[in-house]
Amino acid sequence: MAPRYYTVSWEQLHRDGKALAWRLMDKGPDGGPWRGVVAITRGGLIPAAIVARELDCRIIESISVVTYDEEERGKPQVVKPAEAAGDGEGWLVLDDLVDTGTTAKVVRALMPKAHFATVYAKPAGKPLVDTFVTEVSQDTWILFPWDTEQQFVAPIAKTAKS
Ligand SMILES: O=P(O)(O)OC[C@H]1O[C@H](OP(=O)(O)OP(=O)(O)O)[C@H](O)[C@@H]1O
Ligand SMILES: O=c1[nH]c(=O)c2nc[nH]c2[nH]1
Ligand SMILES: [Mg+2]
Repeated sequence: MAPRYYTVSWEQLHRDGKALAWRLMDKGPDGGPWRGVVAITRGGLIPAAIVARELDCRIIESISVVTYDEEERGKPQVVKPAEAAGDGEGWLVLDDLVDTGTTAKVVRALMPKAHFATVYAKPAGKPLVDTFVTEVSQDTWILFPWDTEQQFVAPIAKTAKS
């Protein structure tokens, strides 16, 4: 289990997703619009929706790579390719985050000409990403709003005695 958590709310994800869209504004093929967006499911689906809305892009393809079972990393498996995107030329590939870069490597091998963007990045995966918004340390586990819910937390005075 990762030693620390970085909790992301829906509002923060929306804000960070829009910040990513700003960074991608002029990076389309020849400075023009993207041919389409490829969302890496499942984590990339909501960032893809936010960015596609901001960049006025209606073409959304998906690729499904299964790498983790909760916090356990396994061998990455492409269970659905992004056929419409070909080698990725002119396409924007989006994921929620890059961690070890395992998923990014698999996707880049399939779509070497695509622009690869994530909202969050950890140091080990950062070199595989063309554009991202926020970096967190390698030992941080990012907690997304779809994986969490609000619940009672005991007062500090009752939990901080050591
Ligand atoms: O850089 P890596 O070490 O490969 O980790 C990053 C990937 O791991 C998570 O996906 P996950 O495999 O948990 O699937 P999910 O998006 O369906 O939850 C995350 O959404 C990224 O796609
Ligand atoms: O929800 C997640 N948070 C993370 O930090 C992470 N790293 C790989 N896969 C991940 N999934
Ligand atoms: Mg994922």
